[in-house]
Amino acid sequence: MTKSDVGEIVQTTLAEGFEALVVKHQHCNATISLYGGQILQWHPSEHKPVLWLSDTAIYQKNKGIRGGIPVCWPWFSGTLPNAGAHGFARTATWQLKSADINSDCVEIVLTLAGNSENPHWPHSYSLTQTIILGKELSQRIDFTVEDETSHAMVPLSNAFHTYFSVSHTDNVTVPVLDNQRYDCKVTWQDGLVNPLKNVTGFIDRIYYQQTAATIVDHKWQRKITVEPLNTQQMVLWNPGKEKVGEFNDIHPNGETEYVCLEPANAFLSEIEVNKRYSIGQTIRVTAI
Ligand SMILES: O=P(O)(O)OC[C@H]1O[C@@H](O)[C@H](O)[C@@H](O)[C@@H]1O
Repeated sequence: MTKSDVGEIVQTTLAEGFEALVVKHQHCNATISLYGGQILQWHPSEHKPVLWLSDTAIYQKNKGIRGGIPVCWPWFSGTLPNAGAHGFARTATWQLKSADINSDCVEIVLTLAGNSENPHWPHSYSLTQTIILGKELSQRIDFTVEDETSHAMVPLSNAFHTYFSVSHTDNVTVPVLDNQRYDCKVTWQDGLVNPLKNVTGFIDRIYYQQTAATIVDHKWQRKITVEPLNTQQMVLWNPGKEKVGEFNDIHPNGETEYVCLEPANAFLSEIEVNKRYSIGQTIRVTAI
């Protein structure tokens, strides 16, 4: 599809005919699914793969792909009553607008637009997702919404539901979240403050973290830093062995191999129609 001295981008087909882009570049390899507009893998040359993708992920319409970076938009979790989890962007097919290579990175632009087709969120929308993959991963979604019923404000929540690959959840800390305030979706208690010794077990927490957070993997001797753009919280999620049985698309022991650290606007807020908003994240890996 696109080829140069430093790499190539090839179009491929995943199960169920989902189209994807396979990136081979001097600084990284990566896979991006157009279904969900979802980065499935990013593997910078000097490190192990950064994203976790389930071996038993289900590639099926109306089902989110378990792993990589699902885009939760225009709502996150169950914030929109009766609408199901995490919005429709992760189960919609995005359009490829452009794919370019230079010596530093590849830049892929995807778009998603629609017109009030979802009864739970009956608004028009236009999203442009810019994905830059090189030594770093940077992802930004610029979007606008419109409303045919002439409302000036529209409800929205969102998240980048990133699955980070780790040696084992026992070996992982996220120091900036240690003893920080969070709302717990396991016990449904708000405003808790607790140590975070590792990320093993059933964890579902909304931290009020608006700036960068670093995952430290003490066995793989690496740090993964997530720098958010325009998000108010970071969600930390893992089903643990307590809950993993509820998921038919996580391979055996898979829950010990990842942690989800998700820059999010986790609560519905009203956004203005016809105004451009941007959300995003940059991910960097360093050896320790
Ligand atoms: O199974 P899904 O829809 O991908 O959601 C997985 C998890 O996603 C997390 O972000 C939520 O906080 C959890 O409550 C949820 O279980």
